[in-house]
Amino acid sequence: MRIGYYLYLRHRCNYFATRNIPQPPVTSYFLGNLYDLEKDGAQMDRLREWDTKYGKLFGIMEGSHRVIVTSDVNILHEVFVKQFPTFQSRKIHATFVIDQKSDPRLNLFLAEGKKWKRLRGLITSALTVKKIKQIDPIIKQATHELLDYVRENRVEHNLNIQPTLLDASFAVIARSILGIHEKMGESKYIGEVLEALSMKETSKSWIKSFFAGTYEFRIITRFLHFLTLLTSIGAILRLKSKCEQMITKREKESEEDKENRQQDFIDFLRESQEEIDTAGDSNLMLREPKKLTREELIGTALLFLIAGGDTTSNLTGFCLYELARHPEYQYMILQEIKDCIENEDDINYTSIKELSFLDRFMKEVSRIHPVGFPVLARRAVETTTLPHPNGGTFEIEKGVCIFANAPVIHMDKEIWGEDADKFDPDRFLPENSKDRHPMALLTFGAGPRICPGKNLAVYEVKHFIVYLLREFKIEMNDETKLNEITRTLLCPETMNLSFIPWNL
Ligand code: HEM
Repeated sequence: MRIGYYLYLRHRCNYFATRNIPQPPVTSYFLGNLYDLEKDGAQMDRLREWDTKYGKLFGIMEGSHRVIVTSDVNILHEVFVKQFPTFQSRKIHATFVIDQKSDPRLNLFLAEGKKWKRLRGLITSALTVKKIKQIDPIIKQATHELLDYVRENRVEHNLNIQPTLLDASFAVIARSILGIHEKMGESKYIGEVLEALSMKETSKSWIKSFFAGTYEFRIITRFLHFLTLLTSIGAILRLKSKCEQMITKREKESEEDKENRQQDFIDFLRESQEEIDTAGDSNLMLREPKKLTREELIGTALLFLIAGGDTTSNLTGFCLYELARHPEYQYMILQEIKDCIENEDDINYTSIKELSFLDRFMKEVSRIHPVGFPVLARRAVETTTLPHPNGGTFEIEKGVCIFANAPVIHMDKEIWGEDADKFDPDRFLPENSKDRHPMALLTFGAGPRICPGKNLAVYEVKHFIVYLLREFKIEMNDETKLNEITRTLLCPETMNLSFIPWNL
């Protein structure tokens, strides 16, 4: 039996070879290429290395998941946009044993099909610009707390700002989704979120390795899923229970209490149910519950906590790093702020949107540091064909995933020109971007599953930067080092910078 299983695993790892798709050598028949991919948090380097060696399209085995990695933007346009119904499903992390069609734990990020469509409609209407403007006081308060922290703690002109950025962005999301008003920096829940997101290398945990290597046997292994409680999933469940308590509290709240407090995303998510109710969409009424069920509301609150915290703080950290590297851009952004914003009361969603250089600067930062690249993938829900980079077409079998090699695409000279390595926000001037491929910049993904929190995230990051820049000049110092590492996302492990008050 052992020999039979060994032969099966060897055959599994041969999948791409039998289809003439190049593949890096596998280091373990059980985990495939996963160990090499995740090693030392250097996924970006590994993906670039493999693209140089094997070309724009190659296959890897992530445990038992068959994944085609590609930096070909035409293939990706086909997958993310044109053939969306066939590629509507996400590639889930090798460790998750979940049925993306029917598992009761599904949230917007994990769901597919009708369930995804319904959740997407309801959740998107809670994240509109109008709703973001309503939570502006929460963003302002967190930004002020961030500034107070920097004022008090910029010891000898050096501060590792990254943990504080995380505190600030977590404060925004926790206060606007759970109504929690913990003092910034003293959050009881942030540790849980970090643990939930830690996703250390799969090979470092036998439980994760076990599930990653046996995904195709999930009919059996899902009964052992309680074992994942011993991994970061335990933290997710603790957070979920907090979300549940919060929602119970809201259900019992009187109208008067509701009117006397700040409106937040839980209110908006519940309202969006009512909006759909009154919209009277007959199709929706016949087929599905018209509103988020209680379980879905809890799942969405949890998802926002996980998706909306360190995504934003990581991008802000990279922005501050690039500002310190390019002091000339600090002056340009400051000038723009002076031109558009007279005093603090003028800082709001509309005025920040007018800061066009800041917008170009942020896009360029996200090109060089693609925070969300690890989640840019889709799974085929049926067999189909795709255009091959060398001409002709090739078959993608049901269940195979396509992963967008954003670290390569974002630096591709064919897309960005010979100076692709240079940091230059002006490549995003309208006249320089008009003929650019729609899949060239994948910061927030693409197609119908693009990040629904994009507007909130962009506003928050710009808000933090505007406030910090109005008060401090940001400089590099002896401790400054770019420690880019990929965990669940690309993050700066530390961000040591000097914050010098302008009036010193
Ligand atoms: C700088 C901050 C952020 C970045 C870089 C980012 C990036 C991404 C990316 C790359 C995806 C995958 C898109 C795709 O597959 O095409 C995604 C999905 C998602 N993001 Fe964000 N995100 C950020 C902030 C947020 C925030 C603040 C929220 C919510 C409050 C959020 C909620 C979500 C959700 C719910 C999805 C899943 C959407 C679906 O599957 O339909 N994100 N994000």
